[in-house]
Amino acid sequence: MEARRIAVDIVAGALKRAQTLDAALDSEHGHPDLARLDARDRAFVKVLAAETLRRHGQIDLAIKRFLEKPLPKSAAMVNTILSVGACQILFLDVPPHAAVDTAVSLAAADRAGRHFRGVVNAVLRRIDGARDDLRAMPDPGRLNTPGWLADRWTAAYGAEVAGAIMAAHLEEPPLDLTVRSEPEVWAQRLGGTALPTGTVRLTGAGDVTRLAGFEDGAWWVQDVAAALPAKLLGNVQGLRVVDLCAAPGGKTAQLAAAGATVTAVDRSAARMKRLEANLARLGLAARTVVADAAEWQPDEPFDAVLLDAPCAATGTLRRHPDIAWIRRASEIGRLADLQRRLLRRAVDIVKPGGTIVYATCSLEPEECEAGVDALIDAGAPVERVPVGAGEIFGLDQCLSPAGDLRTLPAHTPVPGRDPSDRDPRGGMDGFYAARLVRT
Ligand SMILES: C[S@@+](CC[C@H](N)C(=O)[O-])C[C@H]1O[C@@H](n2cnc3c(N)ncnc32)[C@H](O)[C@@H]1O
Repeated sequence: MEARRIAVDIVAGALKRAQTLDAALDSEHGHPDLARLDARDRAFVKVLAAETLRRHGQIDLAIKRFLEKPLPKSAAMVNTILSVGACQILFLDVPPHAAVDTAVSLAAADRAGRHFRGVVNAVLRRIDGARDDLRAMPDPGRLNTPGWLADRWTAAYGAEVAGAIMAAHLEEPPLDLTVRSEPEVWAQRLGGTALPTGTVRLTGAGDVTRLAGFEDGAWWVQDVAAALPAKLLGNVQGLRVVDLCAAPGGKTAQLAAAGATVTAVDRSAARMKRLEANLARLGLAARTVVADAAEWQPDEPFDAVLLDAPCAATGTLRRHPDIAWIRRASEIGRLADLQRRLLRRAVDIVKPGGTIVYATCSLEPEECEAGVDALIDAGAPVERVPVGAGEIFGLDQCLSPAGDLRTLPAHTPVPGRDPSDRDPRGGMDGFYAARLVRT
């Protein structure tokens, strides 16, 4: 019951107080009771909270179908107890009696909830009775997506691709690793697959810190799509490269491992500490600077800039289903303004002839090509250098008409697949990257 109580707290934190799953599950600063659980229960909390949020729309409909009248505001926690209970019955194959009994006990332990024990029992039993029907609701991708995001993606990508994106969000993502070398060898050792891009993909891997190669710094966790933008800088051996907005350092590690002399800039001192710890585990080095990258002035310009800007992160909903319910439409414009300021700074601090790669993990055009187009239209001294399919391992489905990188959650990291051609081994974060050269 303790694991379920914590999962209820975490789901309520995301839905009512905009607290991210990452923050709640953080081993140092996350939910205070997590540390008391054993590893198996901690893993259960994580799956349960993530799946409840991934299926939030569908679960909500199921509860509403059987709740005779809405619960009073004072019993808000009962709704979350019902959601977490329904998730176990509908999507996690937990024995229904275990899900129902623990939900009733959680309601009984809540001051406002104890009057609703009977309601919790009745609603969850009826959900169990209608399980097959509820699981088979048509268009689950759309049901589990906030309307404003579905509308945005339909406007940006068309109904068919937007539908494929929303369907992809329902699949539990694999674990992707960027390896220092020998992807085939590591894939075999870890029981995974080496993707054409060199990423090693694992399913059902469990605790990453227990996998072979973690202690030795042989690899780091990085979605296959997140590994592509740094590669667009080409051969960086011996170049002075600045990674603006660098923490927790996945791309800094790529650049350092490729032989660049890297300066990593990030505004957050706490996140920079994580970057430093990650680089130390990997045996890699970078100069670190805690500063606002939009204001920071280096002593001399760089050969290349990687700007992986803060964004709405709507390309990462497979891994962060909480983000769908935490984000607000009004944030996109504010983030786009910041991204444009950061982009202008990137232009200022690169040498003539130097390359800038601008990246976000967003699906929103304002945070992607619109910002780059605006920079060019405003007469900034840059030219777009289209990405060739060969540079991204033949993944030509991941190129926009302008030659920018545009990966989608529904893409399969195998050349020649389009987003409607779903492959169960597929999926990648939605990343955008444009390459510019300073004139
Ligand atoms: C998308 S994350 C970067 C991920 C990182 N590049 C990686 O590959 O691991 C964005 C980062 O931007 C940082 N950030 C946000 N605003 C910033 C600013 N004005 N200047 C510098 N860093 C900023 C955040 O602290 C966060 O670490």
